[in-house]
Amino acid sequence: MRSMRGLIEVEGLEFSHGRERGSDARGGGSWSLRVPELTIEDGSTVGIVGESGSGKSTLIRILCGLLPVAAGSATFRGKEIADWLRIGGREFRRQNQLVFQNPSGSFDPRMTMGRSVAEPVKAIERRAPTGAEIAGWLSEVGLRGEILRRYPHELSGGQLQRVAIARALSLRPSVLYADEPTSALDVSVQAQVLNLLMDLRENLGLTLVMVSHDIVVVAELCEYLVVMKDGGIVETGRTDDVMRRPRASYTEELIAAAERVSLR
Ligand SMILES: Nc1ncnc2c1ncn2[C@@H]1O[C@H](COP(=O)(O)OP(=O)(O)OP(=O)(O)O)[C@@H](O)[C@H]1O
Repeated sequence: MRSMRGLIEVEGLEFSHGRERGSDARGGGSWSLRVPELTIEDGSTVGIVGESGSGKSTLIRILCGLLPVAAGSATFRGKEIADWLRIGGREFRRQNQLVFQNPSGSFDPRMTMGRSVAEPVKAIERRAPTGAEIAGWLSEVGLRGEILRRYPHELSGGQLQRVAIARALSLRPSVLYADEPTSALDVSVQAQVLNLLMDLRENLGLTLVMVSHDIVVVAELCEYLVVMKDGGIVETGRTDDVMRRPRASYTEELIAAAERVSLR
């Protein structure tokens, strides 16, 4: 995954979830992430996999600028993310968009879908998008314009996740981070949403970074894999190499566990 022109480059990155949340539901005590080196190339598809609590979400939140870099370096287009956020924060946010696991939590229940979809362009580009623009974004994700007048509770989980994707892509980002984008959806619509993401990625030339606990799913979709455990990276590489010749025994365990589930 090394190249001379990584879109995103991480070196000696450290971050801790401190004790600020005390004895909360996530277990209190401190937890740290350490990433000695990681490069994500422009236009690539990268799957970040590992068991629950391995640090996948924490890593992508740092790369999106939602959590600070405590030590080391994390750059986007050659510039430290912290510097982007100081000067050029809006442009950084435009270029780096995130879709979350649970689509129903991503929308204000009192806002129509039309208002929700218009929000990022209003906030980042400081203009109101036209109705035709909004309808165009929805049609990219396979939804009809009539959905604009509806409220979140009137849509299915799959439809809501499509709207969340349309909203993220309305800013024409360079990178789309998808954090377990289908795990809250019915099995019947999971494949549709994953296929949609891959089609959009190809059509729009996006860099797609997808987090999942299921190595087999991301291996099917992504060219590169990053395997995480206990706040560290145990293995990275081209998907074919990692799946055929895993170097870490933990990766072998993840593959075996995912295969067991898919055989059921
Ligand atoms: N805001 C927080 N405050 C304190 N600890 C946190 C916070 N967010 C996450 N953690 C802890 O950090 C560790 C890594 O969590 P993270 O969500 O990054 O893992 P993950 O691999 O994405 O897991 P999951 O698949 O369950 O989301 C876990 O031990 C978690 O409990």
